[in-house]
Amino acid sequence: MNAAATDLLCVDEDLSAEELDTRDTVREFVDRRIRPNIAGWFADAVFPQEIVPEMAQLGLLGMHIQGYGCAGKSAVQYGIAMQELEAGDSGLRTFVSVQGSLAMSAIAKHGSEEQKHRWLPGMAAGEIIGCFGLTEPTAGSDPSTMATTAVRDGEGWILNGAKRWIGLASIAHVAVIWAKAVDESGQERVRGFLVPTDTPGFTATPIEPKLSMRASIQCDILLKDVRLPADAILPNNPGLRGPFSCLNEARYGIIWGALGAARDSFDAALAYSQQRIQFDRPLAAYQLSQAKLVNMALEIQKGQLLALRIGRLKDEGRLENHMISVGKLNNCRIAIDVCREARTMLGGNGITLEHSPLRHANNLESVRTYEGTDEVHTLILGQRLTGHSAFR
Ligand SMILES: Cc1cc2nc3c(=O)[nH]c(=O)nc-3n(C[C@H](O)[C@H](O)[C@H](O)COP(=O)(O)OP(=O)(O)OC[C@H]3O[C@@H](n4cnc5c(N)ncnc54)[C@H](O)[C@@H]3O)c2cc1C
Repeated sequence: MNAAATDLLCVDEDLSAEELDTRDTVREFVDRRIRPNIAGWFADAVFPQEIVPEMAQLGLLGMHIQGYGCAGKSAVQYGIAMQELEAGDSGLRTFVSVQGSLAMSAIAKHGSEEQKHRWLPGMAAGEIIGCFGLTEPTAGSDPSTMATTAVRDGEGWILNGAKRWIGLASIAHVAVIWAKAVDESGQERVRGFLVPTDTPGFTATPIEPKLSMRASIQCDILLKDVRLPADAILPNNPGLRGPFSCLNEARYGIIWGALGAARDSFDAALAYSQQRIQFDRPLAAYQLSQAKLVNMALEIQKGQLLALRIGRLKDEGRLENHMISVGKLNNCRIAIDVCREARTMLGGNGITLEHSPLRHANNLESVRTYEGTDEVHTLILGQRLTGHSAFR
């Protein structure tokens, strides 16, 4: 398979044969199953659930979780797969993130052995869909203000509250719900609960209409006296660090994924500018067009170097939290700029669904917002650099 036009420094040569194989396999899947259909799915606001089994066969669900039916691939392989998937559409990469990096990783990191055996193999096979409920109508960037409660009910628990923007919730079989619970010592802590979505009192309603992420589902969840058995609680999550450790997994995937959307937009602009004739010459022959293409390619390539560095550090166990903020902030920021710039090169045709850049740019409005907004990651890095927290 040809190297991407944006790979000016031949970064792909630093990838192993296995990593290149992951790239080519997912790229082929995207070309065959996503590209021919995505404009229709996006226009009709449809999440194509029928492609989930093939995604599972490719090992994309819980891809770098070890054991329990998961593929157990490296962080770099997972990142490469997310880049290829998001070149198709951010909504479909978001599905894999919610299922694998959020719901499955919550169980893998914080669940009991029994919970892992009960849920993870079915989730890796795509037979069980999961979701991850942290955000609430009044608690977004600051989840410590969440209002959802878990109160003791004999040996079990009763959950009450509301969640907002929860990916996949209306089609999920199990929801990981984060709630404030009072433990045996009388201390209030954020704890995770595994809630089968057919439990009485659980309802999920898709948020519609959306101008972004139209090929994916996000919902409002209502929890009204949801009764759970004692073994529904994730035994190993230490307060808010529990959900944050899962968010870091999803943020890592975004560092790579956003570049896929940017690369696909660049490719669209390059191809269009070579065949579109204005003032008797192809657009690609004009200096202003070339400057746009060069600036886009440089940003994508720098973003890829950053992603690969972060991926290698993750595989070596040397990744620190602030490094994830470097990648998430930079790569979302440059990706959305690249998509918008690519759209300008397509002129009026660029605002139709026949071309990908504006669809990608609209999706990236969500990507730069979830898993920590630009501002939140700026504050994390500001604190790292200055030693002062400017969050409140
Ligand atoms: C498509 C999509 C999918 C999502 N999926 C999920 C999911 O599966 N599960 C889940 O739990 N959540 C999910 N979310 C929620 C997402 O994580 C939140 O939207 C995000 O954390 C921001 O919260 P908010 O929307 O409430 O915005 P707010 O926190 O209200 O922020 C609004 C604005 O204020 C800024 N701001 C906030 N605090 C500060 C500050 N201290 N200083 C300066 N500026 C500040 C923010 O950066 C932002 O620009 C999803 C969201 C979207 C859009």
